[in-house]
Amino acid sequence: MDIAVSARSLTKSFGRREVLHGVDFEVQAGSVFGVIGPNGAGKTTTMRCLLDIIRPNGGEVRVLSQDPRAGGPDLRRRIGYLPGELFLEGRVTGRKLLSHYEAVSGPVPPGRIDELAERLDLDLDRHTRKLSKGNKQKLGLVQAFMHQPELLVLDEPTSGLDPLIQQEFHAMLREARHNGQTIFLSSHVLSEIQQTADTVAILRDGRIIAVESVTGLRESAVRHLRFTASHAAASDAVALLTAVPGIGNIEVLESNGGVTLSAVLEGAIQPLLHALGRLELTDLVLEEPDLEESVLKMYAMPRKEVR
Ligand SMILES: Nc1ncnc2c1ncn2[C@@H]1O[C@H](COP(=O)(O)OP(=O)(O)OP(=O)(O)O)[C@@H](O)[C@H]1O
Repeated sequence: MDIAVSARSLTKSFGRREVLHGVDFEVQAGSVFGVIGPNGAGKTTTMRCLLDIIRPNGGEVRVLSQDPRAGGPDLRRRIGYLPGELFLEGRVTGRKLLSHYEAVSGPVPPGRIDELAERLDLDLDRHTRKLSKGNKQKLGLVQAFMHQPELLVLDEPTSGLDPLIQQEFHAMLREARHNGQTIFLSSHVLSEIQQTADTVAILRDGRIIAVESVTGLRESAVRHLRFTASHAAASDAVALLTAVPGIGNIEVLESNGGVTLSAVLEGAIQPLLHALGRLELTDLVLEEPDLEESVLKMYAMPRKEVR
């Protein structure tokens, strides 16, 4: 499959302070690639390097097979960019501003702007200066999506949007992916990346510390479980469970004829099911994997422990 965006050994300093220390990643064309990381990790800086808004100090960046420094306006037209912070000054309406952007970003299919504005519940005839944070964000999204670019680069796209509009935005992402567009987005919120992305990259202190498919992350994530078995001694049930790879935090919640245990599982579920098959279960709860917990753990780990 083609690579739509890549960075190799990307470094960026502001003054004497290096904030990207050799960032590496590849984004498959037609996929949704989500970058998550704590404040100040370097997400916005990475995106700005991809768009040639700022120049890297070292490394190599490729966007739609071109060096963004050399791509110029032609490359820019193939990209839709939602910056983290939109500066909307002046006495223009949203509609007027978008027609100005259209001149820069290239042709927009007839009716497309109104359709997007309607979906996001945005009034295009208000002065941009008077728009609330969420409405400014909607205008930024219309601007990024309107010309149906090959690549969407979206910095914290749902920031300031209410839950209903977030859902509509997720639908827009799915449609874009379905149309073969590539999406590179950043978020603080894992659940959002979990819902929308194929691949997640975790950026911490100016380095990518893990790149995983969302499916892979789910498989290796922590799951909480609880079960009740009849006619079993607590010690036998605990011994069975202890032998399962990746099991921890075993707690006996009740032991009275039968036994109720809780535990966490970090790893494959098949060995667990195999062990539980030897008990007479009357209840079993295996919760959705907690990806947030796994990612927070990666943020906190010493660097060499992260895969
Ligand atoms: N123009 C600049 N001049 C100096 N330092 C900068 C500049 N832009 C970013 N930085 C610094 O670079 C580091 C990375 O910032 P960046 O905005 O890329 O992080 P981020 O991951 O997008 O954070 P957030 O989630 O808070 O938006 C931060 O320490 C920030 O202070």
